[in-house]
Amino acid sequence: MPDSPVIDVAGLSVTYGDFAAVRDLSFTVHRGELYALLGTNGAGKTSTLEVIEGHRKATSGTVRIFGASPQDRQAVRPRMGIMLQESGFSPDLTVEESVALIGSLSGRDDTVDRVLGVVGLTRKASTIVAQLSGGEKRRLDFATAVYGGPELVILDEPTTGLDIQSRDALWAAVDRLREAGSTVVLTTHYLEEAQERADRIGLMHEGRLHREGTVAELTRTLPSVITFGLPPGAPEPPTVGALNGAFHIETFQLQDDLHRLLAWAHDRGVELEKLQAGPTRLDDVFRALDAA
Ligand SMILES: Nc1ncnc2c1ncn2[C@@H]1O[C@H](COP(=O)(O)OP(=O)(O)OP(=O)(O)O)[C@@H](O)[C@H]1O
Repeated sequence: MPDSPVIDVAGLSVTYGDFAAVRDLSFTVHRGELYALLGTNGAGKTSTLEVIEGHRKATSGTVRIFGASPQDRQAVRPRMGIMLQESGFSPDLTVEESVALIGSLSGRDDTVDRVLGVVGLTRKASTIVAQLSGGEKRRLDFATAVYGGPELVILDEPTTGLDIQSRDALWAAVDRLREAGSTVVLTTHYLEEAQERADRIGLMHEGRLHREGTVAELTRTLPSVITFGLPPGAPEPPTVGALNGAFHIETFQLQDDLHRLLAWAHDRGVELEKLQAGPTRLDDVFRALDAA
């Protein structure tokens, strides 16, 4: 049997009144992939996820999850775990009651103890939701998404408000889900998280899928940058452009140009100051969006 996409979005538009928040959006997510849907504020990511989650109807276009309509709860819900940006837990339920409730609604098999262990909330099992810290609430949101190890996990800004230990724990849990074969869709404003983990990235801007590809594909079109300063009286460096008092080289051959610069400095006994060299980052691709 051919491996059909887990998520298939085709020509999706979402409008609010006469404002088009999502415009003719198409992308697919394949089994086992971690797909990061990134974008500027208001780009339409949450609106898109809401359609995928079955919480909002498309204005036009189609969305299929495991080949079914997102509105087909019976077909989709047991296979999809969702971590929303804001949860709707009842404040007077305890942590374990909340997980048990969402777990039973999911239709997946699991135990509350296991899930609380995964998200590090075991010691808070009897605490009511109203008394959780912001980060603990986020972990509770995550618990409901990973209950029963769903085949598809949607994570909408999962690490916002989490300390570094909680972030590491969350990504370790995501890694375990992926090892078990789960597909993950992620939105985040922490670009380094997407840069490190995403198999592919869809970059949304003003309702459209502006760019799509692996991190390498997205960054390849922008040059890498080398910056450095020179001590007073140093000779003229090899062909570079000067910027803000420091020297600034934009290059598509980072290794070659860096080698040439270092050899030049070494031959003349020049100590380069504040030398920095790095590949193009996703941040740069984002900054270039404004110029698009
Ligand atoms: N219920 C609504 N009614 C009217 N406009 C809305 C509604 N929900 C979202 N919008 C608008 O649609 C656009 C897309 O919003 P959406 O929340 O999908 O973007 P986003 O990419 O998730 O943004 P962010 O990164 O800021 O969370 C925004 O301009 C927003 O103001």
